[in-house]
Amino acid sequence: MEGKQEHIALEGKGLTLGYFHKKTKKEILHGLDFRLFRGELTCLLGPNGVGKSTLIKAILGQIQPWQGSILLDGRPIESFNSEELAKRISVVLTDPIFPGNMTVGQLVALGRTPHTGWLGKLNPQDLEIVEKALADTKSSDLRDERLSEISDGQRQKAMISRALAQDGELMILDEPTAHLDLENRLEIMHLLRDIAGKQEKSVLVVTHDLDIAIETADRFWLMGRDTPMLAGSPEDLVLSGKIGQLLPSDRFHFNPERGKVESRSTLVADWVVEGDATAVFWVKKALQKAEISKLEGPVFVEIDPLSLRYKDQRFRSLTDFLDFLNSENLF
Ligand SMILES: Nc1ncnc2c1ncn2[C@@H]1O[C@H](COP(=O)(O)OP(=O)(O)OP(=O)(O)O)[C@@H](O)[C@H]1O
Repeated sequence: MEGKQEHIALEGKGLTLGYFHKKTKKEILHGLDFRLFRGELTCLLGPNGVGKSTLIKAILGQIQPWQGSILLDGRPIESFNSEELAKRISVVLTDPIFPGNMTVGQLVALGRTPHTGWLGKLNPQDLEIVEKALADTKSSDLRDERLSEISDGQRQKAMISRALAQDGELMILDEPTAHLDLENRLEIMHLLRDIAGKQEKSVLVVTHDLDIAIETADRFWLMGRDTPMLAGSPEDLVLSGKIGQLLPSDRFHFNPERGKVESRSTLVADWVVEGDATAVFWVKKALQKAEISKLEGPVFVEIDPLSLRYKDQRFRSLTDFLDFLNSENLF
């Protein structure tokens, strides 16, 4: 594990963070330690209001730690000037403010500013980087569209392209996929993972998308209320049961076999479902959701095409089956 030390891009030691609110101190995070490694996609997860954005603000120097320190490449982050930080850290925050009449292409080109200066012209290499950043998020066709005339998801992809064009060795993204559809969420997270791995960058993403984070992240940081932040690979955190920290209530739990969050059913089921394993799972789910606790015999299920057999009757869909049970008034 000694080699890991050289791969630390950003480190937090004993951080206490908070705000001054109506002349009183409001402490949000206490004694927090973290290490962000090069070549990895790290996802920061935790319940609303736990302090994820507060940590991001501290890393970006927008709030000062009350205690502790943040080190970038082993140096206190406050010893870097703003130009140096702009070259090193690319950021996508939740509420970007840019003039609506700016085009997507102009916004992404702004990502090159730390490398060219405010008046600097983009050279052919910069233009190539801008084009690649647009292409990577599949936004090339939006190049000439105005920011005020595109959808929230398209604007979000434009912001991500801008961060890609900035090409910082550290990328920090606060809920970058919040407005994106399922395919774009997966595409963007896989893209960030590729960038981290292939370009040896450190990518930190704040997200509530547990499924996609499990698919893509090398490391999780789990923030819980009143518990120290946990770090580890998603798989280790699942196997140790620590992932459950994200779901402190009794109503939901993380099913390690299926890799998904599920409702915890209190139903005492008195039924037997037999057949194809996937189909059995979905039949049981439908029976649970419909709160059917008792059946008068086994259900046999086949898949492709779907066919359910119950009490000498055949059904071609779960909807038909549940309608039948309803009509029998068995529950
Ligand atoms: N400027 C501020 N002044 C005072 N309190 C603040 C300020 N910004 C955030 N807070 C408080 O700090 C706590 C943590 O907020 P933060 O935005 O860091 O949470 P979060 O984990 O990012 O939540 P979410 O998942 O909802 O985005 C909350 O209780 C919030 O009310």
